Amino acid sequence: MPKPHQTARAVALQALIQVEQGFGYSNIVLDHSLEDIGLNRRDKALAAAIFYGVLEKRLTLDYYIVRCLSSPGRKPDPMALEAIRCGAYQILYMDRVPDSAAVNETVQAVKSAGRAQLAGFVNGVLRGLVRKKGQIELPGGDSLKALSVRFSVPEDLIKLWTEGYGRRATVQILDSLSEKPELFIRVNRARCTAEELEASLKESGVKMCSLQHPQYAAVLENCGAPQGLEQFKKGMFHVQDLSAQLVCRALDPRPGETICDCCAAPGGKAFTLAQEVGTEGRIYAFDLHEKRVGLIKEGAARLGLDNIYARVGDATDVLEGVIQADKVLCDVPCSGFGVIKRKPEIRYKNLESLQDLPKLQYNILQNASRYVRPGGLLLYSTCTLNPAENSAVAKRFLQENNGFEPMTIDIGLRRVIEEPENMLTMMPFAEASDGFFVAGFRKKTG
Ligand SMILES: C[S@@+](CC[C@H](N)C(=O)[O-])C[C@H]1O[C@@H](n2cnc3c(N)ncnc32)[C@H](O)[C@@H]1O
Repeated sequence: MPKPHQTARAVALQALIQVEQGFGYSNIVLDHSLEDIGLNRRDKALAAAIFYGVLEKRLTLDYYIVRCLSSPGRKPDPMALEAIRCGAYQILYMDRVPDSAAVNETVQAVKSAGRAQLAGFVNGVLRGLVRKKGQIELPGGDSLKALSVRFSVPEDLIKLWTEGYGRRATVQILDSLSEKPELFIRVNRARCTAEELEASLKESGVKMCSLQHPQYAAVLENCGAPQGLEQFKKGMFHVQDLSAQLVCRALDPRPGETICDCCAAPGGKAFTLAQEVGTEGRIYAFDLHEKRVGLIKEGAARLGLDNIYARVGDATDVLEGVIQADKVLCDVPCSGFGVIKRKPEIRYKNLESLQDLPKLQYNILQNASRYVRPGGLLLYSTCTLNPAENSAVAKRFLQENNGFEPMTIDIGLRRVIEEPENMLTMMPFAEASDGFFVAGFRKKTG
């Protein structure tokens, strides 16, 4: 059923409330909120800009907002606070939106959410911000507090990065978070050449720029949602970040190989690996959740990859059907601090809630290691920047499994932090795109 007509601000506000309430990742919540909504392209773009802007700048906005409250110690109603953040983002960061429109339209959005009783309060705070904005200065210097307010990243996370990667790299990570992420794709060479895809996309008004490295990687420009493109529907490419494509390179997939991808959904890496091993090879792609295994099957069918065997399986337990694989990939569930550019709300995760992850990650790695044939490779990867989930898990694996030796990771990237040769942290500020970590191990033959 079509949803009732709403304004861009009302859509952004409601989507933000849903993210606050834990309904799902920002990109999924926003996509869903914009479906069948009757907004034109410009209003959809405005809703997305406010939505992502507020998520990215939440702590900075709150610093301004607190200075405009008559009782700064009293936390506003959650809906009022979220609405004020939306209005404040427009007032402080969107030059093309007049302040009056930012205030009035935000107040209307609160009313259309059925919370008219909050309208006066929201109006008063935003008008106060319009008056005071030139007088409020963000804290300078590089104390934890100052960095946290300026970059809108919780102090705990900045501390974790500083202890793990040093001060310089931390500031570089913080700086990179506000960059607009590029849309990377991987050409499905089973369906077309890069030149054919480029020409076809050009006819649809989309520019494709192929990368030198890795092969078949490219960036799309002026494309909107790629899933709507005819070339996507025909399986000529899949969307995959550059760093994720480099993780696949680290596994050095060869034609005819058998690879076990034990945490595989939604399937991006399995698709790339399947294209590399070709029709003589096979990919066993497991995931814990049936619905997510469905995503792998759907993607493989669209791309015409019938060498992918997608199954439900718990990577801490028996993985049915796999005997001895040439290579095993453990792309484990993680805190996701490497993909904050794409999912800005990840930065606000409570670190305590992540404490059990290294144990799960280690269990997956340890269990999956028994599916590697002698001489075969085991690759551990995460999309996070957290030494406890990365280097600590990889070091423990080598200490406790003397049947494996370190395998050097060399995928043509400059190393930006000091680490053992079998580990590589891809930093979002260096040549890579998202922050990823990989560690390689070879099963001894003797
Ligand atoms: C980082 S994602 C994998 C991304 C995937 N490799 C790709 O490139 O598209 C981690 C996946 O692990 C799955 N997962 C979590 N616990 C698992 C377990 N015990 N066994 C297998 N899969 C698990 C999650 O459902 C999630 O889909």
